[in-house]
Amino acid sequence: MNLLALQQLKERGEKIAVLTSYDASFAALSDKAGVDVLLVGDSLGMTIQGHTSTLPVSLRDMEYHTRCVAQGVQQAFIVTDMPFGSYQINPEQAFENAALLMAAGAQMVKVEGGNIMLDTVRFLVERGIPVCGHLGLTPQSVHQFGGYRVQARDEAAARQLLEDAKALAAAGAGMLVLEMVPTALAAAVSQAIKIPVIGIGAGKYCDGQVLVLQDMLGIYAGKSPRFVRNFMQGATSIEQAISDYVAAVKAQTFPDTEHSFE
Ligand SMILES: Nc1nc(=O)c2c([nH]1)NC[C@@H]1CN(c3ccc(C(=O)N[C@@H](CCC(=O)O)C(=O)O)cc3)CN21
Ligand SMILES: CC(C)C(=O)C(=O)O
Ligand SMILES: [Mg+2]
Repeated sequence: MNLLALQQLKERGEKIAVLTSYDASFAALSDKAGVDVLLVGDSLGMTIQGHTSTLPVSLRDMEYHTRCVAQGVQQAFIVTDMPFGSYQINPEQAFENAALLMAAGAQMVKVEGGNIMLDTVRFLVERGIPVCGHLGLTPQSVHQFGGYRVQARDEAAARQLLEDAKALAAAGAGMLVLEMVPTALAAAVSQAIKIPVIGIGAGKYCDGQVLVLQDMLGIYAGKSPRFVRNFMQGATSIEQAISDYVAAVKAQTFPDTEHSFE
């Protein structure tokens, strides 16, 4: 899998299945089950490390888990989150740290934020590092938001998010994650830009879906968000649960309205 092939999936209307991955064993299993993109998410601060936010995750942690995942993968495209504090100062800081993640095996890095990230996205992409944007509920800003809550509910915020999405795409972002936003807004964003839009709690009209692995296996120690479906229910193995997830994303039977907002 590569960036060009992912953009072609969008053009053909085939949905993109994404799962988080943090180690070689699960990466190999997800890869075998047909997951298109593996996200080494900073959610590992919650699923692996047991924190209540993603803020304590370090660049070293992300490098380590990226190296683990890269060992297990044959087909899937590997995207790694840039952790809190590793890219917000300036484009130079972001490039230096993104380069370490790419050397560890990432094929694209993800940064949270709209307007404020445009110079950084341009700087990285011009220098050969593919960048994925992330808008809506950006968990590194949880303390700014006052909790993990649905974003862009009013019209002004929705308009701003649409503008941010267009600006990120124009700045060279190759993919965009939309987290916890109303279904209609996510649909409008997916239509407005050519790059694949991957939703989580963003309704069924995105170009693809992402879930946290531990959530969809029903083994997360904390409280999983409402937009999650437990794919172990009705499955007899982890590999089957993951291939059921891929099939449900491709068939657009996941997510349905109970996993979406508005
Ligand atoms: N295990 C896990 N799953 C995730 O989806 C996830 C992470 N970790 N870590 C990084 C972010 C944080 N995310 C979260 C975390 C919690 C809620 C949550 O508790 N949502 C509640 C509503 C809370 C509220 O309204 O304030 C829900 O029931 O969906 C949502 C998204 C999504 N990401
Ligand atoms: C939930 C996804 C989009 C993420 O950013 C993560 O796993 O850290
Ligand atoms: Mg993340």
